[in-house]
Amino acid sequence: MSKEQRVLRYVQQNASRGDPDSVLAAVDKFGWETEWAMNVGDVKGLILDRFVKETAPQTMLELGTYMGYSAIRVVRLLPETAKFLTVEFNPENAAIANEMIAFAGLQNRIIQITSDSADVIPQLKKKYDVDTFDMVFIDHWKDVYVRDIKLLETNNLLRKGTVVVADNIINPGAPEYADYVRTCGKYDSTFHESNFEYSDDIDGLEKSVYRG
Ligand SMILES: Cn1cnc(CNC(=O)c2cc(-c3ccc(F)cc3)cc(O)c2O)c1
Ligand SMILES: [Mg+2]
Repeated sequence: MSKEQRVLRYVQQNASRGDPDSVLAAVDKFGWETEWAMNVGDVKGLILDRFVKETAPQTMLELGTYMGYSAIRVVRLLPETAKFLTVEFNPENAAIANEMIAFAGLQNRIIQITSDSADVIPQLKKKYDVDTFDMVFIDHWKDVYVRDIKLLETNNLLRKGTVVVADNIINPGAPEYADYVRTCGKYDSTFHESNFEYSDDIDGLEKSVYRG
């Protein structure tokens, strides 16, 4: 059984079906007490919550579903009318996420796409009926953060004020991305220091507002 399957089993045996907060609490408890996993987690998650509440996005994209933790974390704060798309490259992770999201009762609120983000981003307007995103959360492979934010720009998926949040700026690090958003002149970017998931190590989120 994979680690991700062990996390899903723990959630199914310890959380309440249809209760997103109990699902998040179970994943976090498992992450702290049993097995570390690369969810954004409860400490950085509180900062993400604040950004989501401040932005109140109607249309949002996540790159890097993993087990669905951050999708559940975000969508639990959005109105039923909001549109949330999440992209995961790894089909095993996507399958776990699908069950985790269903257990949380949010399967009708989240559109899961299992594909390489580089292939999906150019299709979002036509195939997924997207105009522009109000918010984006980037948490997939660190070495493609820059490729993908540039793809979002060139596919006209960002608008003046779009809030782009990126995980793991310190650990494992996304230095090329941090440098890009801070110096390219297209974003007002701020770093929010925090802790690495289920650890006392340092990490942080970058919040970059597109100038349009
Ligand atoms: C397979 N896969 C599905 N999603 C992804 C993209 N996410 C990451 O790679 C990722 C990695 C780490 C991390 C791992 C080992 C380590 F020693 C230090 C940091 C932390 C994170 O928060 C991440 O988001 C990969
Ligand atoms: Mg991460």
